[in-house]
Amino acid sequence: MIIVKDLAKGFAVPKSGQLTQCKRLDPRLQEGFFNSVQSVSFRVRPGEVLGLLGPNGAGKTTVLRMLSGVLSPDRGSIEINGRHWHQHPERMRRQIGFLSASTSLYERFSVEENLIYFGQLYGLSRAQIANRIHTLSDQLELASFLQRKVVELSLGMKQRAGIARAVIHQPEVIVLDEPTTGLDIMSAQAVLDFILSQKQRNRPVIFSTHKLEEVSLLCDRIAVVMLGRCVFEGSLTEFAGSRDPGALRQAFVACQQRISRSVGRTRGAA
Ligand SMILES: Nc1ncnc2c1ncn2[C@@H]1O[C@H](COP(=O)(O)OP(=O)(O)OP(=O)(O)O)[C@@H](O)[C@H]1O
Repeated sequence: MIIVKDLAKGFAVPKSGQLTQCKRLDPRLQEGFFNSVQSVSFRVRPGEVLGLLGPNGAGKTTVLRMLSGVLSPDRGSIEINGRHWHQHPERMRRQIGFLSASTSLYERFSVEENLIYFGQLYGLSRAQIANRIHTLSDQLELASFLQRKVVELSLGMKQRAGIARAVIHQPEVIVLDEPTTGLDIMSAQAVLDFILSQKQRNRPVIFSTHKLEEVSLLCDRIAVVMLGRCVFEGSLTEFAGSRDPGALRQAFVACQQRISRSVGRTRGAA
């Protein structure tokens, strides 16, 4: 079980001469500081797929980067299977497989060389690495470009290789940031099948996406983040009355309008 409680993260930003005007557009902005994530909480059970939804700039990537240990939270806690992130950072890092937007591959290495390198970093033996490459190559359809340098690959190939890199060590938790963005139908399908296969292995998967068809297809539950706050956590039916992508779209738009209105009202009162 993953328990994320009240996460918050801010960044220092250059001071703006037009703070009032900028704050009107995004209330997270203070003088010289931007509260990217203000309060995000959710739970993910074993074998559950949680979709992290929200408009551009809502704070999804920042949340995923905190979950994977790339960023440390300013406040809040992350607990995985009864252990707190900050108490066992090294162990937690090994338990999480994180695909970021950059895929984190070495461009001058071939896909296979990357996988061997990252496998070695995680302390896997040669035989274990060869085994994992074989399995992942099947699951993510890497065989045709395993020997090619990453710099030569298409976006979809890089993305699939990036996922293989993220899970080479068989992490217990999989965290994917917009894993199908920019992929063609077959590449996206390979990624979706991979997520489903993790679910069948009872591994929790958390992924951010803007694609409601994917949410409908894959997610058991969703957490909706707007302006750095979790405004909904629950099942798709609780959110939209059904799993239908059209119903999800309507519920999402209504939710965003409600939040925008309430921010407007708060500002009016201030
Ligand atoms: N290092 C940083 N310094 C300053 N601001 C940052 C930093 N990282 C993120 N932000 C800001 O935090 C907010 C949330 O960014 P984040 O990337 O988490 O959003 P997102 O929900 O993933 O958006 P998208 O759907 O567009 O990928 C944005 O306004 C972004 O500009």
